[in-house]
Amino acid sequence: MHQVSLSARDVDDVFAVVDELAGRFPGVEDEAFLDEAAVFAHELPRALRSALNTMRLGEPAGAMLVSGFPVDDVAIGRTPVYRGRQEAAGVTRREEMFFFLCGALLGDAIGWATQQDARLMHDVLPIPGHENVQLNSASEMEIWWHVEDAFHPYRADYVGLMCLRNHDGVPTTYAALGEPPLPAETVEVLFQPRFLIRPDNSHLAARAGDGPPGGEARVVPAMPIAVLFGDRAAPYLRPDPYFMEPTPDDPRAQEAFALLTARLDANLRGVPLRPGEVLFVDNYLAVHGRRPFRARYDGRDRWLKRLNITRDLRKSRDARSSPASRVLGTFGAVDQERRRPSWTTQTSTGA
Ligand SMILES: NC(=[NH2+])NCCC[C@H](N)C(=O)O
Ligand SMILES: O=C(O)CCC(=O)C(=O)O
Ligand SMILES: [Fe+2]
Repeated sequence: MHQVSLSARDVDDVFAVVDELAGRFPGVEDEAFLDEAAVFAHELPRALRSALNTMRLGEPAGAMLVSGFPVDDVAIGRTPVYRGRQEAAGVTRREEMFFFLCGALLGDAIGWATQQDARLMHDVLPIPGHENVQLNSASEMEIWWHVEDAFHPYRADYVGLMCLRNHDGVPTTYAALGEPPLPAETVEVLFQPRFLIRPDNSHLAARAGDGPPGGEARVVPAMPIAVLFGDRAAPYLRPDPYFMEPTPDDPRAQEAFALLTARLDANLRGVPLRPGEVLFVDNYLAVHGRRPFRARYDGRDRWLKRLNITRDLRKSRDARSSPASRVLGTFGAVDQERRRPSWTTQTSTGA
């Protein structure tokens, strides 16, 4: 894992920046803050900017850990029982601003109209009634490793997770493909759209708010996608096994998928994030998830913040209302991808 740790001097410099911004802006969702976040980010310490730049440009690892930002467990208040409902406005403003500025050095934060009330800064915390569902608000259920929003062509390049509280040291998990390369025939099959994927429940439960999932779930047909893409010698990833399956009656696709999942299972590592730590997972190079735990619902629960970051805001212009808007509001791009020629046509000359 790529790592950078803030020195004592760095921490002072970071606080000088975030204290000033926290005095000027109500929070990271504020339009005026968003308009200039990429400018403010250049006031972070150079060692931190340099490490993020290396992560973006050189792709040295599937994940990067930024440590050393101090979090005051009392000052941040109780872990909310529902997302987006902190006890007092602004209790985590400095933490969120630091996290957001780090992210701004990798790209632009995006949100989804269908997730967490279209906020950019998501909460990751256990919600009563969600214990055993495949959502980040679950607890007793393992979050299966996945590429974030794998079903969507405008999914993030990076998923950022900032830990505010994690008293039980519950591990986030991540895995990259690693060495040795998968067999060339396997890679060839995985590069073809022979795998059916559905949107994960976090988008389907949108209209049901934070209540128990279900209810008004929109029925979205499964879509055929490739699970690997990019350079065949060092492929990018797009699997989310919980919400996908190889095309029925396609034993070669099944075999290749089994090899891929076995490799990622074997490489899966746990990272118990500590308060103040920020993990950026490269959503092309690595999958991530979370180990199961027992929720408390007493205000001391595990609490992370999450950001989705894209390197290219423009590519999703048809899903956003204006050039600077960061909320993806339509599933039009998914429909377009679904209308492509089917994999049988595309692969007539392939494996
Ligand atoms: N295999 C999965 N995709 N699990 C769901 C992951 C968490 C989901 N992205 C959420 O925001 O709640
Ligand atoms: O809880 C975690 O550590 C990760 C959850 C997750 O996969 C997500 O929020 O996207
Ligand atoms: Fe995730």
